[in-house]
Amino acid sequence: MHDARFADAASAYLCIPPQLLLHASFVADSDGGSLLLRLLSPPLGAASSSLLLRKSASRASLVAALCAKQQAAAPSDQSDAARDAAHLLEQLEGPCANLRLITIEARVAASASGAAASWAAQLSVLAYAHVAPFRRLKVLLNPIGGPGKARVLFAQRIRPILEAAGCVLDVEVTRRAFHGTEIARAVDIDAFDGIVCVSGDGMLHEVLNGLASRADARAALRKLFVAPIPTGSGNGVAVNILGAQEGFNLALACLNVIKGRAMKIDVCSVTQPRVEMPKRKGKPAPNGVAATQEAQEMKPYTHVYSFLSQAIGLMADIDLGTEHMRALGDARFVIGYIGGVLANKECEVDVYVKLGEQGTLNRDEMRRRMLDASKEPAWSSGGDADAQQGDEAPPLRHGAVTETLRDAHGEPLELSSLPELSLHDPSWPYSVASSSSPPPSSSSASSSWHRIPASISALYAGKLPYVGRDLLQFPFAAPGDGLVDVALTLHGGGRAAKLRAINGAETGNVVYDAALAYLKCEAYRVVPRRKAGDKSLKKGGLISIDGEHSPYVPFQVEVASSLQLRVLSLFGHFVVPPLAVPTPPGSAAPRA
Ligand SMILES: Nc1ncnc2c1ncn2[C@@H]1O[C@H](COP(=O)(O)OP(=O)(O)OP(=O)(O)O)[C@@H](O)[C@H]1O
Repeated sequence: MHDARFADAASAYLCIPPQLLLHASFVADSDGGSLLLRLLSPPLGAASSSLLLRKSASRASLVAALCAKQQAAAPSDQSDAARDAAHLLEQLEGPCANLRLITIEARVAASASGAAASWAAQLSVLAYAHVAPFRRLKVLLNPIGGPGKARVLFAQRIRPILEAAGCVLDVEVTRRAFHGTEIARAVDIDAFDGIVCVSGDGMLHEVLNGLASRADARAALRKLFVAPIPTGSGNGVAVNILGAQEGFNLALACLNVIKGRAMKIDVCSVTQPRVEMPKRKGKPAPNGVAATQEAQEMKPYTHVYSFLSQAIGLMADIDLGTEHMRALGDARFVIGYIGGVLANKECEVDVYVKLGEQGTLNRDEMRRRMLDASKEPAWSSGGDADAQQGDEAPPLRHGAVTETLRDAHGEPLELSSLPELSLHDPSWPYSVASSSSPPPSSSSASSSWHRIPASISALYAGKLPYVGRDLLQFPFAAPGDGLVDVALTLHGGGRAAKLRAINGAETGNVVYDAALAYLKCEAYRVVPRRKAGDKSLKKGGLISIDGEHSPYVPFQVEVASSLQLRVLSLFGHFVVPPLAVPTPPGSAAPRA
């Protein structure tokens, strides 16, 4: 190092959070020994940080300063684990952003070798305080995801970090669409700790479907974690786990693979009538995941699992109608949105919803639940309740889309005579939908199915807050609340409202837009009024399930009971900024 401030190597030291240390060892020999440290470090010598290599201050004073900062930042009602996680996030988004792999090697004299050995051992314990080291990883690499750079990024940036931490890697480059599903369906669940996807979201969707369609689905999802390393276009999962700022950061994604703890995310079941779909260029028929899974059983419907999003109308057109722009990375979604706004088409569908006991349209209630949840990290505990429930996937609770809807007593329901769901939100009565009457006081909304009365431009539903770096569409989405968040872009808002919505896209304030209805529900069904191939539909009709093309036919979604995906997280929650409630239209001061 050439910086004069660090010329005195004997008195210099590096102060970093122990989570950034990947490996510490001391190997003794006849005249002392060798100390080896491998770690992720911010650029050495950056003046702004108290964490960096310093030679003047005492180590004790630095550590004390960090602790004081941590306590000052944390809300008082958070647990210690939540405070630690918040502090780590603060460091990773601040002084410890821009991590790179460094190795420190030192010769230690014989007289100091005992101390060096015990120091290395202590460091190892600190570095892996909450997780076991040397994870065994099945790595799936999609060579064509996003800008198509996954191979080179893996070789130059990803593999070196995972190997520096002593992870045991079994790497497989996917050779075709749905190869990820095949691999996950066949993987030996005792041979690995988790599956790492060097890809975008599409590969994660395939892996989920591979695991969930095994005979031992629950056991596979319980035993194996799944973790993204973002090399696709949208990389929505990585953005939710690492935050919008650092969501595409490969070093941080690797750290999450090495040190993250499992967090359970609800999985949605999506059923559609079985139809023949034309093969698209370079890709098997859409819904190929389900096709392979269900073919032998010859059910009249296909069944796929979704953990990210389902979309029809404007949002599906953006996602799937811009695939030819894949090389532009996530910029393609913005271009697609502008095109959709200009077209300003109604999405001609009928939507039916079952809120369920916990479902709600009240945004204040959703905010309160989020704040409550943030007090404790949502890492999954060892004694999982779903271990008691057998290994196979659970049956559908609400039946398939090809079946008749039923009420709480099992009686069949006629779609055309279902009651309308009032879209009125008492905590935010500034929506176009508020013209619908408030719900009756003794509402049966929770226990039965209802029809959405409004005409819409898009239905977008999801389990994760961010659907891309620039769009925090579901700021109230929670990993394990048993509910799926549904955003309905009301057609009555017109082009102006859709353009206005871009303003609130990154902050999540889009959910307060007057032309958006937002709800949390247990299940919903969508029935397109136009047939696939209709000339008025973009590309003959697009439905996106986790960003993958699905047939343009009805679909029904329910949050699967007791089937959850374990995704790694360093923080125990999605990294979502606190949502400030905007000033209601026509009032002077912001709401508390
Ligand atoms: N070798 C391959 N040849 C063709 N297609 C492949 C191959 N490997 C994987 N795929 C397909 O590529 C699709 C897209 O992959 P991925 O999600 O990694 O990238 P992306 O779509 O650009 O990113 P995102 O989903 O985050 O927007 C996957 O759904 C998978 O079916």
